[in-house]
Amino acid sequence: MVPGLLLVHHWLDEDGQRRLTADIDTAPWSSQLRRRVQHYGHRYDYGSRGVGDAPAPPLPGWAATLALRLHEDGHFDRPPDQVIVNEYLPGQGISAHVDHVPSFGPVVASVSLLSACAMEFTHPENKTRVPVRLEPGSLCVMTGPARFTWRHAIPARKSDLGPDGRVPRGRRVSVTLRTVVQKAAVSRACR
Ligand SMILES: O=C(O)CCC(=O)C(=O)O
Ligand SMILES: [Fe+2]
Repeated sequence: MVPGLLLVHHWLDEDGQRRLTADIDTAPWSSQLRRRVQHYGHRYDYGSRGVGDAPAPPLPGWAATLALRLHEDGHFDRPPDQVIVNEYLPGQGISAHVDHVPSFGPVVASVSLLSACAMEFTHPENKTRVPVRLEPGSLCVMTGPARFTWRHAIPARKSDLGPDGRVPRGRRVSVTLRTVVQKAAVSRACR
């Protein structure tokens, strides 16, 4: 068990998954990173590791709808205002990390689409490793230790261990919603 990790199966039904995937696939993708990525709201800059000062453009309708539902469901105390979409082809993953603490708030929520994968949580000190299977339509919410202490990763491989043996991965798309920590709040907290 990873404290602060909540997994909600079937958070989006099949029709909701289909519509969300279509909205995402009709938007232009950035190809500057190894995986294809889309950013909405504040753009996270991987070079300076921050979100910059420019005002954020509003979220597109589909992302605002997800953000509102997450707020109304009680996962966020205000609707999240930053969204990152990641695409993983079979064999691709994301290395172990904690989402940038100075930039993003205490809740990170991801919706999985199209294909399941195993996300791996690792405790940085005792190295406990917890694999968590993310099915299409599921919602993964990280708060507390799951958000701030444990690392999460998706191992770069072409199949995962499922309930009945190894399951080949297909194309997976995830939508991650976060709140941006306002600069003024960061500098007050650091004083
Ligand atoms: O693809 C996912 O489910 C997780 C993505 C992630 O960890 C991130 O963008 O920080
Ligand atoms: Fe992350």
